[in-house]
Amino acid sequence: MKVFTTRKMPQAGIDLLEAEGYKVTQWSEDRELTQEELIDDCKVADGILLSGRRKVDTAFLEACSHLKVISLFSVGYDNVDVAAATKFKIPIGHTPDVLSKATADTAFLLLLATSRKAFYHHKRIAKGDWDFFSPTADLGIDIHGKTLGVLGLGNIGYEMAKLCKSAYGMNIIYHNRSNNEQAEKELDAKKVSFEELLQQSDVLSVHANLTDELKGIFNKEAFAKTKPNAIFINTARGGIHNEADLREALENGTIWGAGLDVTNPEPMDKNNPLLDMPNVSVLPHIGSAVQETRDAMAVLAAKNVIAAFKGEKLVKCVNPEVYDK
Ligand SMILES: NC(=O)c1ccc[n+]([C@@H]2O[C@H](COP(=O)([O-])OP(=O)(O)OC[C@H]3O[C@@H](n4cnc5c(N)ncnc54)[C@H](O)[C@@H]3O)[C@@H](O)[C@H]2O)c1
Ligand SMILES: O=C(O)[C@H](O)CO
Repeated sequence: MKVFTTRKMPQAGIDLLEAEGYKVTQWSEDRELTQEELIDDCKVADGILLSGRRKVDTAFLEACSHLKVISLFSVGYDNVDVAAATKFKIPIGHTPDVLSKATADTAFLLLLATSRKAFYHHKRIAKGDWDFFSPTADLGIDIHGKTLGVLGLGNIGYEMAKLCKSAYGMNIIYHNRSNNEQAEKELDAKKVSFEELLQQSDVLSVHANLTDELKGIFNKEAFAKTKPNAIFINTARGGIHNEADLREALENGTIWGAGLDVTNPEPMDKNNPLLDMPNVSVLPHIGSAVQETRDAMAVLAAKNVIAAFKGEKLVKCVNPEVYDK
């Protein structure tokens, strides 16, 4: 069996595949492959480990309908046409749970960094702009005891809420498709409408998966309803906020700050005006980027491939309906 990986993967996952006797070929260039290159390389593989934003759409599936598995090196699957993959009877694997804590840490990091303008101060020092100590200049916002509003209280949203509750005594409100009973019981989290989330949150943190329904939901209209001192954090997908509207809201003071690990498009242009705003912190989509987590993701992604090759159900499957008779 042959496995193709679309980026260089952590060795822990490769070792597992090779121990099964599979031949692994990794994309060796230090850039993301194009859609055409993806199709070419997948034509000669039996299964793939897919990392990044290349699309699994009908064109790809038609060209590579022989694949036994598409194993994503991510929990998010918004680049995949899941219904089409099911029609082609190809199971899609992904990597939930193992990255929840690391990604929530990134959201929390962005929250603290933004509330204290940490990235801005770092840049000031690098420019030689450090005038001892000012009692009034460049003050941040205290987040202790404030209200965290989570859009999408799933695995990562829960970990973020837990951090904010335990470390900062924050009140938790959330907007989700379904009730999160664990969060309600353990963190005293309260489910609210999207409107109430906007109006009541001091910190808005996005942890929902990107769907058509949520595309650009944080727009001009939404930011007009937020508290002027609110901080917006997005570690989910850049498509969930409208960047121009976010920038305008920050300039007009209808929102105070923003911390982004995801942007639209990615990568963000180096001349993007958001990068010059003191109350904005941007990271290059590094939510899960710690060695231990990336190893665990690689192992889970490899286990999904192994299960498919052995004719078993994937360990973590996006489209379990593929197994329906
Ligand atoms: N920045 C990063 O590197 C990074 C890392 C991991 C995950 N992510 C993103 O985070 C997302 C969440 O991951 P997770 O593991 O917590 O997933 P999850 O499925 O456990 O949680 C997502 C939650 O969003 C909710 N949701 C979906 N649509 C909604 C809607 N319209 N309204 C309200 N709630 C809605 C779901 O009900 C679910 O509870 C992923 O899909 C991915 O896009 C980013
Ligand atoms: O969804 C995820 O796991 C990350 O965003 C990487 O794509």
